[in-house]
Amino acid sequence: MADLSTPETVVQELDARRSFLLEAGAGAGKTTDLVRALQHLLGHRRPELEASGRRIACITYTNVAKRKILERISADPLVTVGTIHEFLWSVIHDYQRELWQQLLTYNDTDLRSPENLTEVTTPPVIEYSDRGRKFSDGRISHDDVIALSLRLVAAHPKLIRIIASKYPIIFVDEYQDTSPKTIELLLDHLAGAGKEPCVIGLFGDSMQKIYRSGVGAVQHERLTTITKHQNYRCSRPVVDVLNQMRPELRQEAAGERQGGEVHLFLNTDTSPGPLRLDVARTFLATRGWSLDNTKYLMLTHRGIAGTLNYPNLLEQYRQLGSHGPDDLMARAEPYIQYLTQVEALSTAHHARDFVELNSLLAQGKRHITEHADKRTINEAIRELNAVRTTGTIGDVLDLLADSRVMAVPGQVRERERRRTASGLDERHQRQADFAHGLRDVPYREVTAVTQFIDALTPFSTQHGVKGDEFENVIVVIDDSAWTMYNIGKMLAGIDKPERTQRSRNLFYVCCSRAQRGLAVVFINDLSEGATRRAHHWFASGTVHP
Ligand SMILES: Nc1ncnc2c1ncn2[C@@H]1O[C@H](COP(=O)(O)OP(=O)(O)OP(=O)(O)O)[C@@H](O)[C@H]1O
Repeated sequence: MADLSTPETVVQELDARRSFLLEAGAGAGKTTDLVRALQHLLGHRRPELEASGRRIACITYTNVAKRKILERISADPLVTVGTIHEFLWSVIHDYQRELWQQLLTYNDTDLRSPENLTEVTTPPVIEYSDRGRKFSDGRISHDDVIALSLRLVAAHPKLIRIIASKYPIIFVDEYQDTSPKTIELLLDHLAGAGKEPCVIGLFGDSMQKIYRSGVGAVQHERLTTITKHQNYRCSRPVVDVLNQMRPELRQEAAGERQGGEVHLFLNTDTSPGPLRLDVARTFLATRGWSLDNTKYLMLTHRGIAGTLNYPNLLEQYRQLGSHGPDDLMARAEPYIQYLTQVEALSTAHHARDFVELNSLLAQGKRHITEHADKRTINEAIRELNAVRTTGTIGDVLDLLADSRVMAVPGQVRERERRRTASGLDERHQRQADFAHGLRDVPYREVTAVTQFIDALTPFSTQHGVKGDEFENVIVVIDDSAWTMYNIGKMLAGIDKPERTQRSRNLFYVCCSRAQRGLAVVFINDLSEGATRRAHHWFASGTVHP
């Protein structure tokens, strides 16, 4: 096997109908290999799949990965690309009677606070919903889909054969974030099942597990393990840092881009806090790092937001009280909630992500159903984009109120009405003053804050950066802000094993997004032990003490 390239090995396993695990570090080209494997299957097995009405399932977790894969296979209808929940639900939802039976025992035995279902005499139609669980109405949640699927196939083995014959090949991208229950379903039940044995292909990296619920490393007798040591994404100095972090899986820089730069900013001459980031940014700007070619990954508290590009917006939210800036960052205030939706709409339109676009329009009670609709919506969004770049927040709100491309939520409509009313009580007057001030802020600050908020949460599914890559990356760390992880303690080797692993994985994922330049900025002080280790890890770069 050593003589074959990774894609050749994958093809060999596929042709032999054997399940496999492709485990390799960041930037190794796992997603690329997955796409190549799909292309191979589509090239060689299309007639057979089409004739028998079979499909290939490809499970992904982030929109970035889903888009990338769909694009590269030209959204071929023979491949179903989606989340594990979408996939499982599509195969089990036809078995309503069996599902209801399983749901009753699941409710009684697995749930900490079971629902009282004794009064439900006629089973409702079971639906998988984002609105959370309510069994008596037939609503099941994300987690329930997986648990019920597992129960269902354990109770009805023939279902396994039905799934395996519909999906003889199932790939999972970023397998490390799959729940142990799903892995059990895939490997203990589906792998090898059916007349033409079902092949499971897992692609991922156990060290990039950053969700608690993920399985992490997987070993299973049914899997052939394939690995690789190239890193096609990162420049040589960045790969050197990754190798220090992860000596057990050394990579070689194999991409075209070999030259790059790495910086570690401790900036201890400056007082702890946002100023340390300012000093780093000023330095990097002299080396050509700009907002256009740099991605910020902020593992910091929300408070330092002011250093970026939305001073007026932040100032308005300060007027709401001490919680204002936090509400802005958490999108917990009606105006910013609405405006970030508007940003999502514009981004989806720009990226031609029609699935996302339709789902956003549907939230605003709009659907693209006919060609004329499409044209009207395209025109409205183009008009919106012009005002987004040059106008104020007030201009955008007025335009949206008229164009109705996205329905204005009730809470915003109410605030807009009250803005011009008289005789308001103190609380409502403050809200009205806030709304007035907000309307004068240049709208581009909303775009800036949205990008910033997305960068704040690199570990969340929706805004995940896993699978993504950027020319330059600045990782900003403030350990005083979080309890989930602590980079300083991880470096010093003095944290609990579980948190150490979480911190190391998150740090690894963030640093490995950089194609050319990587800068890590600590805005809090590090202990002596942590400083020593950090110097060691960044020996291939410049340390700014
Ligand atoms: N064989 C190859 N030759 C040249 N470039 C490649 C090759 N494989 C992948 N790449 C490029 O390397 C980069 C990383 O690839 P990819 O995203 O597939 O890696 P990955 O292993 O899935 O990364 P990660 O786990 O870090 O998200 C991409 O820009 C991709 O186009």
